[in-house]
Amino acid sequence: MSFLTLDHVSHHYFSAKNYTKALKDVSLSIKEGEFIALLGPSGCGKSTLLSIIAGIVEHTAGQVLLENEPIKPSDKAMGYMLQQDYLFPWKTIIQNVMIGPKIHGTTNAAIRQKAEALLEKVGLPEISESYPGALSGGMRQRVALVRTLLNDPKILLLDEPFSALDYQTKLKLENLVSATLKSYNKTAILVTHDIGEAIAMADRIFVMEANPGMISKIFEVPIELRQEAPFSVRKHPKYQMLFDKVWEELEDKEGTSAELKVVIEEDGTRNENG
Ligand SMILES: Nc1ncnc2c1ncn2[C@@H]1O[C@H](COP(=O)(O)OP(=O)(O)OP(=O)(O)O)[C@@H](O)[C@H]1O
Repeated sequence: MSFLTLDHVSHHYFSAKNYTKALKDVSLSIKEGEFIALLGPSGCGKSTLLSIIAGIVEHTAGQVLLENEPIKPSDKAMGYMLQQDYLFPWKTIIQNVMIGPKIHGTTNAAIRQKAEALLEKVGLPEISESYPGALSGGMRQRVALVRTLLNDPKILLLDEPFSALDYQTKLKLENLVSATLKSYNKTAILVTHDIGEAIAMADRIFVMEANPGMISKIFEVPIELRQEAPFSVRKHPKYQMLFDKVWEELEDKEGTSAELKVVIEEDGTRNENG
């Protein structure tokens, strides 16, 4: 059964004199607990798609359904993990991770206990009273993961969360995030430019093309790879085969990344580039 459904979703950005066709006719269906990776050339609409799913950008056509209901930002069903952790430097780690419950007025001893348990689960016991400035980049991203999970989102939207980290830390975090999300059967959508990361973490990979943004191909990651931790996936013989296929598809779509803008001339006529 589909958990998240996008049905012919399109999106145009409008400004005074032009509009950009960011997404055209995107249809997809994601099951609960699935991990999806979005890959594609710059400007193909990956972030726009994520923002539409989050309900913070309203699509211009089509339908977005979560458990068969139209998605609303007020559902608070989505959790974000971004390239930057956005921890408040003047707040302690526990204050940072409990920011969501605090805003919603639901802080209590049980939530605090859950926060402490989550910090321990991601390998950060006994740092509750530290400040973000004392933590490494990888530790800060683990705190950001705990802050997101504490709100118990239905879907995690991961927008290049490892791209600012050094390579070794990134590999370790991929393992940790993958194991943590699997243990809670969380549905996740990862935007990345890294084919290896997409194969190592995802169940399915959606490759997008630009101009306008569409899904060009869906790759299913073989079950043998999905059973492994991301670090081990990279050593599997089937990894390289899939890497080559995804690479070929991306190479094929690379030329689509120029922006497609429609300019409205003063006399009202439309001019399309691309
Ligand atoms: N707020 C906006 N106003 C106008 N155009 C926008 C806006 N945000 C994005 N766009 C345009 O929409 C298209 C899709 O952008 P988007 O950021 O979603 O792509 P992306 O695949 O996430 O790119 P990247 O990989 O470079 O982050 C691009 O042509 C971009 O210039």
